[in-house]
Amino acid sequence: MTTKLYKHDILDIFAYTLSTRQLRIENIFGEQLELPIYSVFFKYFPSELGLKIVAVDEASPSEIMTLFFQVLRDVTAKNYVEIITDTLVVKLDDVEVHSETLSLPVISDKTLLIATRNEGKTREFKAMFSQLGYTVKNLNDFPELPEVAETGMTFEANARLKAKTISELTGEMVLADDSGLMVDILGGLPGVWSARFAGDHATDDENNAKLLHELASTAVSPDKRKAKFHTTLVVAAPEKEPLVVEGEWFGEIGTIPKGDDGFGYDPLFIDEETGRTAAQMSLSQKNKVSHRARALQNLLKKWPEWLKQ
Ligand SMILES: O=c1[nH]c(=O)c2ncn([C@@H]3O[C@H](COP(=O)(O)OP(=O)(O)OP(=O)(O)O)[C@@H](O)[C@H]3O)c2[nH]1
Ligand SMILES: [Mg+2]
Repeated sequence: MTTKLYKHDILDIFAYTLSTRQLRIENIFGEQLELPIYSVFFKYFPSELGLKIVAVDEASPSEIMTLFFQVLRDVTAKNYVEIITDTLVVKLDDVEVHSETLSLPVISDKTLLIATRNEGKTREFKAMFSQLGYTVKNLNDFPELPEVAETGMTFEANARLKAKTISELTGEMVLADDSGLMVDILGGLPGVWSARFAGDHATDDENNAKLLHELASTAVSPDKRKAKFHTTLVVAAPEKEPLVVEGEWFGEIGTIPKGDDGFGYDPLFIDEETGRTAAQMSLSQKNKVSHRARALQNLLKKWPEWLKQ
């Protein structure tokens, strides 16, 4: 059952927007976006779907969609709206219909399955996607789904494997993340073997201990401990070519673990900008700068186009 929206709810919100002609929204990376709103249009249909909204604006549709979901979620505490793909010119109190069509993708009911059992990653994705009105689930919510053997030699090959396999099994749109730590002096290791650096069922502590051991003899000075985190994200959906993006985060490997937040190698990974370890950052701070955040930023740029495929 969707919530019926009443015209005056939305009218008030967009009336303020139109009067200010400027709209400040914060995108999911905490960047303030000043959006010149020349015209925000919507039409109220007393239909079973509740309000249908169309945005016509100079700003990119993805930013407008982010705005709508934020505003509508605040107003309705619901995530289900349908954005129709034609353009209705709606002044605040009357309607003229114009024929131009704006290719805004239709997005509705948003649950995103992440093809991972890594709760550390999932926690970061949940924080990022909830701002876009998505509910995130992972493979731990579907124990009947199989473990996907990561036989690829690259992050992309493994991410494609995980996304495609789970999407074909569930018929859902699925996001997979294959990521890892690449240490310069180790020739990029542990790389795709980051989860298994100290052995097939290694814990984060065992992986971190092995990393410190490997660097102890060879890399004493900080400039010899340069490293980066890499993430490749792949979105797969039935009948679509997968969407592939990546992100990297540069830093160096510390000599002693610091910080209690994050997961994996975070206590040893020192961010090159702040000098703090990833584990000394809060979830929202890490979600602004990490390899995963940067990959997601690239994903959001390509997402509206890909959805229309
Ligand atoms: O300190 C870290 N902060 C991070 O932000 C991060 N991202 C990845 N990693 C490491 O790289 C492996 C990924 O391997 P991975 O992509 O195969 O994931 P995984 O096997 O843990 O889960 P799944 O997604 O495959 O189910 C993980 O286990 C971690 O050791 C990170 N470590
Ligand atoms: Mg894995």
